[in-house]
Amino acid sequence: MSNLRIFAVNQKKISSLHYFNNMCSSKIRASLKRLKLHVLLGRNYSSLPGLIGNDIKSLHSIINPPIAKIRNIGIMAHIDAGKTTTTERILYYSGYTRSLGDVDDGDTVTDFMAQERERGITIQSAAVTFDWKGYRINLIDTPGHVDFTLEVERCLRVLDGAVAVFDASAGVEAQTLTVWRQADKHKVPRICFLNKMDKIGASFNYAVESIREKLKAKPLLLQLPIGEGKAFKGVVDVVRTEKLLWNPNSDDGKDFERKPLLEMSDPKLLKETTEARNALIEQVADLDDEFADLVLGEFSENFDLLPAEKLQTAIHRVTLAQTAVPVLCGSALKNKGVQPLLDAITMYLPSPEERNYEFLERVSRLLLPFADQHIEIPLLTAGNIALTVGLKHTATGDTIVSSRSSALAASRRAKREGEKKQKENNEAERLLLAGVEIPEPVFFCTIEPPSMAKQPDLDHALKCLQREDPSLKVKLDPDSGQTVLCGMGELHIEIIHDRIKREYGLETYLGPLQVAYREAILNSIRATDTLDRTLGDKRHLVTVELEAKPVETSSLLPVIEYAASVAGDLSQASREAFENGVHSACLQGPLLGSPVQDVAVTLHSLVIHPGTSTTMISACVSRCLQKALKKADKQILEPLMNLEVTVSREYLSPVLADLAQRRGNIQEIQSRQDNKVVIGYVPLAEIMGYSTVLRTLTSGSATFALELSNYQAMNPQDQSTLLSQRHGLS
Ligand SMILES: Nc1nc2c(ncn2[C@@H]2O[C@H](COP(=O)(O)OP(=O)(O)OP(=O)(O)O)[C@@H](O)[C@H]2O)c(=O)[nH]1
Repeated sequence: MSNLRIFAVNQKKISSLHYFNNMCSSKIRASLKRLKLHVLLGRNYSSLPGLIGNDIKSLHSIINPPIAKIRNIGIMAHIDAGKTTTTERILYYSGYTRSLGDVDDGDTVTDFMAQERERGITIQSAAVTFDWKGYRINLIDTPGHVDFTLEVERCLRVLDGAVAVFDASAGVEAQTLTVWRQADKHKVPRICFLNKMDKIGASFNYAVESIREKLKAKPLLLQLPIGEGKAFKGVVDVVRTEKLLWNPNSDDGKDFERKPLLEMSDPKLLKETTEARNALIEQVADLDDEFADLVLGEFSENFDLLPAEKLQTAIHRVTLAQTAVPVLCGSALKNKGVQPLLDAITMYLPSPEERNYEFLERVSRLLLPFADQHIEIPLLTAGNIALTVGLKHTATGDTIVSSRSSALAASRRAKREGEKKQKENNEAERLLLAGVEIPEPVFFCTIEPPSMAKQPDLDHALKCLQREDPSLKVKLDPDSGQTVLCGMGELHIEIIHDRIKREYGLETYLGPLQVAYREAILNSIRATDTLDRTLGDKRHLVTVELEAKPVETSSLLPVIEYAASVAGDLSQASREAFENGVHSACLQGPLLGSPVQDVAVTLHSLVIHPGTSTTMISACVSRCLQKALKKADKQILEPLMNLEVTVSREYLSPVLADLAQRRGNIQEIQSRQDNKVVIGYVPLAEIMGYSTVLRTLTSGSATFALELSNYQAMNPQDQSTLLSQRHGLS
């Protein structure tokens, strides 16, 4: 059972299956009716609830496809670009489901959490496995909402390729930029699918331009649309100079024909396509030397003679090298363009062996995922994605290896690789599947169980949820003793609250949602403190002298320095005790009890009486530093959000007027088709509940995206208003 790359341990997802069976059995049954798995459940495999043997073909063939025929891909995009709809079509055409799921009807396969179906959004990534023309595709549908960015990132790091879905009427939107950057970080080759070509205002050229300008990517136009908006009928395959037209009378899009473009019947389209093909060939030749040699040699006189397969192979190499991205288009909702997208996934995105992961891992129980269903399997070959259960000490972001020695060997190998490619420092990180970057939460609120007796159950639920979702932080308010939830946004906290109720059967109460402020000091302050305590017959005596000063790090981690006079004399244990004390003092600033950012602490003297425990040293340091922070001039820092609002022209003025009242700072107003896109900054505190306000202001026609930009100092007036509110003075 070696040679396994594990995607993520997602026990809740598996247990949510039981929840669904109990709570929404009718919905699930409807979904299962559509689920036609190409598997045969042998005696050793646990069976899928609701699936009957006759529905099921050979399991063996799906467990062990050749590695070159495997594609591990993710689908990523801005919220509402159509990932889930595209995924549903993919599952349908591949034969995985028997009818078309619809996000608007709440019966999709991959959005299987109750909250996903109710809200029509993706929250957790769902994995499904299916076959397409002899290829095994493991596909992950990831969330588009910015509150669930971490979920996207934890997927990207194990994927070999990704399909970025765009709304062709909007082009690149805020969240697309975020996930694109994450995919860059994890070096994931991509293809772009311009969806919603049927929508009024859809523009292929506009969307392609925005990919070029905003993502700074080189689009390779492998298709051209035939018609746009209501007139959208199909696509031209630029590589093969063929047109693909979907039968307007077919209600599921299975029926389409592929025909060569001919001078007689399609002179205009043929001319456009030939020009696009020549441009494509030149573009690929610029990026790939092998292809350039071929083109300049044999085919320099006439690109028309260049076989499509040669061009496809070169596009595959360029995609893998991430020097350009293939672009396709279609309309998932209107069932057009999805089959060629599947062809492109198998043709241009890499197999796991091309991605050079070299890790062997060992686990005891393996499950093959089919969204919220799973089958236990005896083994899996390299490059596949599977689930495992029962790992008690792992959390999202961990890399699992079979033994300590294999981990050490892998790390040595990664180091050697890193040294070989000195310029590519990130190489070692890539090989080690470096942990996901966990964003800092910006919101918090208290959470209470229905009774004190239920506190342990709540603690357990939060512990499990945190292992799955490290962007959720839980802490204890030292003053009130209440449990505090810290999350990425209003929706994030709402969903956690809902999951505690549904999955753990606990009705909890949330306090008001509050912004996570930070504090900073403005000048240097020196302080000294002595702690003298006798516990039992043991005397603990310590005196510390330290200095706190402002630095610009934009980090909550304090910079710790040692004056030359003490540096040599400190034992390792005393050093650690000092650092623990500093860290603990910085967690709670003197103004609001918020963490302190941008601070450096220098130790000037530490006199320790023999027998004093390290805990007492830390306590003394912490108290001394808190004294210094209290004496310093201070300010509150507030989270500043990047805001992008897309609004039709007629509602622009009220939106701008409203943003001005919210201390918004508008940077730019762009035109996007008939809409205006307002780009700027706004303090998070002013934008709580904004979706409701925006809906009212624009009759529901506007959309917006928010992302943390940085923490900035509040102006003195806003700061004193906030302090009065917090201290109950207003
Ligand atoms: N006109 C048109 N609408 C589409 C198309 N594809 C999806 N939609 C609609 O766009 C909305 C969002 O679709 P989803 O598939 O849920 O989008 P998503 O990207 O998965 O959204 P999240 O999971 O919330 O990130 C739904 O109302 C769909 O019916 C399309 O090709 N054309």
